[in-house]
Amino acid sequence: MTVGTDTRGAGKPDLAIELAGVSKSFGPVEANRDIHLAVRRGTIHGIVGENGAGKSTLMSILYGFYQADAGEIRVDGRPTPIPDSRAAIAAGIGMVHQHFMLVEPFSVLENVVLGAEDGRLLRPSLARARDALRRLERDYELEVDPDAIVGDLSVGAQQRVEILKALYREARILILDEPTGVLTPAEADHLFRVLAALRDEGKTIILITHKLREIMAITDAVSVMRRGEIVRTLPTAETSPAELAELMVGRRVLLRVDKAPARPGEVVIEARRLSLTDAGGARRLRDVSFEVRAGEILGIAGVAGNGQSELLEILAGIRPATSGAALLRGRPLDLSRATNGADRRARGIAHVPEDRHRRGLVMPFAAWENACLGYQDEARFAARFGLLDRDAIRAAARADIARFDIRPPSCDLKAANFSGGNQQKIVIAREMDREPDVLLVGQPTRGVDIGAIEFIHRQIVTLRDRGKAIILVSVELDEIQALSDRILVMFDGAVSGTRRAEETDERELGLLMAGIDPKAKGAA
Ligand SMILES: Nc1ncnc2c1ncn2[C@@H]1O[C@H](COP(=O)(O)OP(=O)(O)OP(=O)(O)O)[C@@H](O)[C@H]1O
Repeated sequence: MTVGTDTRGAGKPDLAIELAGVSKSFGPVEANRDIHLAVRRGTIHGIVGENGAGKSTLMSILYGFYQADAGEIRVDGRPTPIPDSRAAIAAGIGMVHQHFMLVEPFSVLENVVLGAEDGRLLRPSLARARDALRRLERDYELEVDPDAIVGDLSVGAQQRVEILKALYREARILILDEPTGVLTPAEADHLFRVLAALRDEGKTIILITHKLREIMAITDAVSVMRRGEIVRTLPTAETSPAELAELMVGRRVLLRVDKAPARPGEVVIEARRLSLTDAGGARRLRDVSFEVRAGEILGIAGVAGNGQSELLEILAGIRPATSGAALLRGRPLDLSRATNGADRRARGIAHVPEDRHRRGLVMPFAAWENACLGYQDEARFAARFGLLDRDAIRAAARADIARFDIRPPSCDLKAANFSGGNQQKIVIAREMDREPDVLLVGQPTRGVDIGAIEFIHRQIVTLRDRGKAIILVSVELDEIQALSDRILVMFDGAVSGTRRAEETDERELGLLMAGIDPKAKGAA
C-alpha cells in the first residue's frame, strides 16, 4: 500500500496526484503547511478535517484558483505547475464546486460546452457534445436532459451537470468539495453509485466531506487535516469513525448527544392550520398544526422540499402564510406579510436560517458587523446621537468568537473569508446569544465539522434545559433523532405523523417521510 508513504523524491507513476511540501498562507493564517499527499490512481480518496483545517484551500491550489507559496504538484508522476484552472483541466483535473459555477439561463448542453473548445458555442461542437453527453450519461447513469435550462433543474441534477462538464473535458481526476450537503438522501446514494462507477473505470476521485459515514462507505483511503496540516493518511478499511473524529479534533469526540429527558412546561409557540399556496398556485403547506412547549425540542423531519423550509420562514416572519395562525404565548404573530423578522426578534424569536449565505450573513461585512446583524438596535449597542457603539459590538463579537471557538479569532475578517463551518458558527452564536424564548433553527450543522457539531448540539440542548422552546429543521435524520424530544414528519406540505423520539425509529420515520402510513398493510 503506497498510501501514507513519504512522497519526497521522484514521482511514482501509480499515483494520480502527489503534493510535496505544499504551503499557502493568507496574511498571518497558514491555511496549508508543508502538505505531503499521495493519491493512488483508480481510488476514491477522502479528505476530512475540522472547519478551517485547509481542505478547500488545498483543493483550490490543485485546481489553480490559488497559487501555493511553496511546494510541488505532481500529476501522474510528473511535476505539473498549475497556474490557473485552464492548466488544471489540461492536466486532467476536474472540480465539482460546493457552490455551482453554472450559467443558469443556459441549457445543460451549452453549459457543458462553455469554456471547452475555446468557449465558442458553434453548431458542430454542440452536435458533437450532444453525442458525447449521451455516451457519458449512458455509461455512468448521469441522467439529465441536454436541452433543459440549468436554472430549472434540481440541485442534484445541477450537480450532475457539473460532473458531466468535467468528464466532457476528459478529467481523469475529479475533486468534489462537500457534494452531499445539498442533496436528498436518494440523490446522495445515486451520486455515490456514479463515483464508484467512475473509480471502477480507473478515474481518481478526491472527496471532501464532514460526514464520516460517507467516508466509511465509499472511500479507499482517507487523509485527515488539522490546522493546515495532514496529520494522517489511512486505508479506510483500517480505521473507524471514532478514530477519524479524534484525529480531526485532537481529542475524543462524543458521537452521540448526551441529554436528560425533557421536562416540558407551558405551550410557548403554536401553529394552527398553517397553509401556503405559492405564486404559481402550488400548495406548499397544508393545514400544519403543532405546539411546542418550554423546555422542548420539536424536530421537523422530511426529505428536503416537503414544506419544512417554508414553515420555518413563515414562523421567522420572512414569508407570509396564505391562511392559518401562529401564536406566541397565546398572542398571534403577524403572518400577513414578509418582514425582515424584526417583529419576531422583538418578541423573543431567534432564527438560524437554512441558507447562511443568502439569509444569515452579509458576506462582504466583517465578522463583528455580522455578529450584530438584525440586533443593531439593541440598547447595549447604542452610542449617542443614534450612532452604533462599535466598541460594544466588537466586544460582543469577540465574546462569541471565544465561546464558539470561531477560527481565525479575528473580528475584522470578512464573513466571506471564513471557512463554511466557521461562518455557520457566527450565525448560531449571534442567534443564541439573545437567550431567545423560541429558537427556530434550520440545518444547524450543515458544513460543520464533528467537533463543532458536538458543541452546537450541546448548546441547543442547554438552551432547551433553560426552558426555551426549539424548532429544529434538518434533513439529517440522525441529527433529528439525536436532538428532538418529539418529531414531526412532513410529506408534501402536510404533517404525515408526530412521534415521541424514544418511541420511534429510523424505519418508521423513513416511511412517514415517504408519505406512507406505517400502520397500513404492506408498509414493510
Ligand atoms: N481568501 C482568503 N482570505 C483569507 N483567509 C482565507 C481565505 N480563504 C481561506 N482562508 C482561511 O484559510 C483557512 C483554511 O480555510 P479552508 O476554507 O481551506 O478550510 P476548510 O478546511 O475547507 O474548512 P470548512 O470545512 O469549514 O469548509 C481558514 O482559516 C480560512 O479562514
